[in-house]
Amino acid sequence: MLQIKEISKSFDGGKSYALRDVSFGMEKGDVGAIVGESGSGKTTLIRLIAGLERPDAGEIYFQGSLVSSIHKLVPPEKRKIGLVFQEYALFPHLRLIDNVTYGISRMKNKKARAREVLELVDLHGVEDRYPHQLSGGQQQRVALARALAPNPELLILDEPFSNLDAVLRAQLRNQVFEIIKKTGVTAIFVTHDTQDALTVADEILILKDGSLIQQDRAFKLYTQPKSMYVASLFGNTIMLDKALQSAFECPLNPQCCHAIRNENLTINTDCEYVTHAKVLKSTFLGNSTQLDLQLENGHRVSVITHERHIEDHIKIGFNSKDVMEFSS
Ligand SMILES: Nc1ncnc2c1ncn2[C@@H]1O[C@H](COP(=O)(O)OP(=O)(O)OP(=O)(O)O)[C@@H](O)[C@H]1O
Repeated sequence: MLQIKEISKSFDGGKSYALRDVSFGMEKGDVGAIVGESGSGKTTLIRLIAGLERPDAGEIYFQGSLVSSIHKLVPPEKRKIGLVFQEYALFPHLRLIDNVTYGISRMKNKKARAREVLELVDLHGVEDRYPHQLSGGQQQRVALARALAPNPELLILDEPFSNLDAVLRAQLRNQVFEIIKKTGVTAIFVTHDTQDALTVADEILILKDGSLIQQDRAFKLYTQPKSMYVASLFGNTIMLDKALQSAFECPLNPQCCHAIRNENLTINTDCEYVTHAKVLKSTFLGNSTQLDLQLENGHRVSVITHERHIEDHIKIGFNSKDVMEFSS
């Protein structure tokens, strides 16, 4: 339903590019996450999709029709796109019901529709309140209701949870994506938080310096990242350099780089590759313990374990299926 073809955007006449040659597609009903560090081009990409910017090169197709190119720009209000931003953007002087009906003023039964979407986001019965009478999480749900009211084909959420504390954030994230799945609307959300992306997205896109460096389903991205950069973005990794390969007696392809995730380095197990280690430090983390270890060759690594009783000298190991291989 959404096709992005070799989109580029520069803000300085081509000296540098906020986005360069980005291509991807999304199917109807998919939830996609755009992940990347600050300045990687996330906002630029969604502004291009929403029609708030014109690309310097490339094309965007929405439901089969060309909506953006260097020569054509279908305006945002004609794209059937709903937007939800980090800062809620509710009108403070309007009641919730009026905040929601604002964007559907020409719709028949707009009050009924507003009540319906407020109920969908679990805010039934508070229609007459003003935004300041709600918590941050509730305000974000109103913003979601307002974006859903006109029945958009695509919903874009830009860092929708970053104003909230960790517990509320996880709660609201799950709630919001349950609602999105229930409505079946295609959604793209921008996040710095890779956990958010892994938890709710069908498809994850990784931007780095304006380029799309990987697009995959969450599980594949986590287990088969294409680069060390992507691997470490999604969790702690241990680089299997030559010294570690020799400690574990596991020679790997010298043309490639290799790594394993911390959680796949386990203690006291019957793994394929094993070595001995001395425990230098043990840090209790609540549901687990972090062990800082020194291997026989002097190399240091950390392991997270759920074991409670740990000797001073232990065996650690991993299996070949957990080795991630990258060309660079
Ligand atoms: N209107 C603009 N004028 C000039 N440069 C811009 C403009 N918008 C974005 N840029 C530049 O384009 C690059 C990508 O910015 P963008 O805001 O898309 O990144 P981002 O990944 O969304 O970052 P953040 O997570 O910090 O919001 C940056 O170098 C930024 O400075």
